[in-house]
Amino acid sequence: MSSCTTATTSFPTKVPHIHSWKNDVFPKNQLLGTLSLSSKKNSHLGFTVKTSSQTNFLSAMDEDCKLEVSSSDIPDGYSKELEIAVRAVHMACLLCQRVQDNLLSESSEHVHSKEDNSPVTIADWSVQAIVSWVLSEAYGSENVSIVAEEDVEALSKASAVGLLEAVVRTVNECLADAPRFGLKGPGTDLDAKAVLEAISRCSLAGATGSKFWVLDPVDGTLGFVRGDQYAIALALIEDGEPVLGVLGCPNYPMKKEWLSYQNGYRRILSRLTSHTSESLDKGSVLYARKGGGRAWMQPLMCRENNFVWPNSAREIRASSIDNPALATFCEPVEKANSSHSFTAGLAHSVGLRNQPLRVYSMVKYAAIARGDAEIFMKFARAGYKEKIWDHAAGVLIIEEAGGVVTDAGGRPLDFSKGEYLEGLDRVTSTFATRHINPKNHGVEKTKKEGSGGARNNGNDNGDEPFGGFFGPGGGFNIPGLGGAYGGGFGGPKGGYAKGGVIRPSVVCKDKGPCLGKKLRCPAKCFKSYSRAGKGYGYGGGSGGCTMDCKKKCVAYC
Ligand SMILES: Nc1ncnc2c1ncn2[C@@H]1O[C@H](COP(=O)(O)O)[C@@H](OP(=O)(O)O)[C@H]1O
Ligand SMILES: [Mg+2]
Repeated sequence: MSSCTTATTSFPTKVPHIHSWKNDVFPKNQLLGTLSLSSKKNSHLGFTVKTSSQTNFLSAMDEDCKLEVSSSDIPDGYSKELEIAVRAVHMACLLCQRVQDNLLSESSEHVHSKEDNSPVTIADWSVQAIVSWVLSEAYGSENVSIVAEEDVEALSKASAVGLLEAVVRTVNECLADAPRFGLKGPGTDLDAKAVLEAISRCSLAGATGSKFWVLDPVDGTLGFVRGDQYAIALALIEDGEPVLGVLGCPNYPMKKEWLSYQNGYRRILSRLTSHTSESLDKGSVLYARKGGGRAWMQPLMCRENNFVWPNSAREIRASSIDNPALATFCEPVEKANSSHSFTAGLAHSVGLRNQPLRVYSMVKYAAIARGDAEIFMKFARAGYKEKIWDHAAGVLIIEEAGGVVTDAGGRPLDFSKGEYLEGLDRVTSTFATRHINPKNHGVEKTKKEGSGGARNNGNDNGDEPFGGFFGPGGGFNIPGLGGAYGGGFGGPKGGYAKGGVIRPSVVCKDKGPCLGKKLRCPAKCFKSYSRAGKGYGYGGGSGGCTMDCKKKCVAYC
């Protein structure tokens, strides 16, 4: 039986420098907590498509690989869908690990540029092909609707013959391993036409149906090609809401402590140690189903082993930290994807003191779902439209783990409008719990805690609506921002407060002459800003404005 080895080919590209997850972006003083929430085990959404091909497909599974979790642990709906999705994502993780190893070890040229200049690799297409193929085999292609990030345009060009061959080889080598994951393989190799068909079966048009899968085959492709974090994200949407989410995080180990080591170092160490479920190079797969109020994490499979459900699954909970000063917020590594200077100002204003955790991809959602961080803020440039596949799986897992995901206005993300999160108020905000909502500079207690129904803004729980950063209900009370809410900045209509210029301001919290004084960056100097004084250590940017809360109590260019 072959393993998911990577096919090689050559294409002009450049692989950027390696950017690894370093100690300095993952502070050691974070606290882990467990939140005790009443889990909602009702599942009124259950559907199970049982086609003859699904029955055959599942009966082809190894006896050992059948679901072993007790029935009381699982809500009724989606158990088969979840099982297949988790297995497919595990298989995809192995494929990606091999491709990433090759990319790094061979100074390989497997990275291709899309029209928008974002990178795409053979892993993106290959994962999309295998997930599409597996789901289609399970349910029959006519019964499955998949929306995914990649199309076949670049792959179908005459000049891309070698690229296509590499993808076909990678797909077949991986599908040959399907039985190890308890999945039925194709028997004979798929040809190029079948692979292209599997990829293109994932059409964007499906995003408007009442039930469809959504896949980001390699989320955080930049992290992937840099040997860093990335995720494989698969979700099932029904009636505009994610009902099942699986996040494969091949470089996010089961044990948080191992994050301090660079990925390459962990891989070397793991080769020197025995392969157990606690092996150092183990990535993780997180998953949840709507309504259970529970979320899970499994280690990636040892390379030689067979996947046996539940594969050492461990329940995860979001952090219970309720003090913003102890909380850590996540944000994208790439400044182009989210304004670091803006989030730094925001974070300071609401009392967040830890260094931000900057990490590629939906691993940010994973970090919060498992209690490694508390807040995720993404503030994309004006005009950027968030895609559903960049959020769906993470949102559901966070919610089932006890967290909350909203836009800046405190509204849940809307997955019912097609490929994009339409109407999204530019900030995506994710909180580990409702308690961590730093509304009014502190802790907000809601009437009642819940988990499974969180994305409904608590309406079916009798909870209060969840105030977002700037949203209805007071927002963060950020001087200069919260105050400008009515004027447009961060408000439901989006846009900046004054003439398109961000003018962050803070009320100094340092003991001394500046305590309580409000400083505001002069509009003329603002591009990004850094700060001086205690508690102003991170962020920085290019220093368009400096706030001195220690001695002079002024903000200057
Ligand atoms: N200008 C931009 N602003 C915000 N998000 C962007 C962006 N360009 C790309 N993205 C999205 O951000 C994702 C990466 O997230 P992050 O920056 O958190 O690592 C990308 O996923 P892909 O890598 O799958 O294309 C892409 O969908
Ligand atoms: Mg993505």
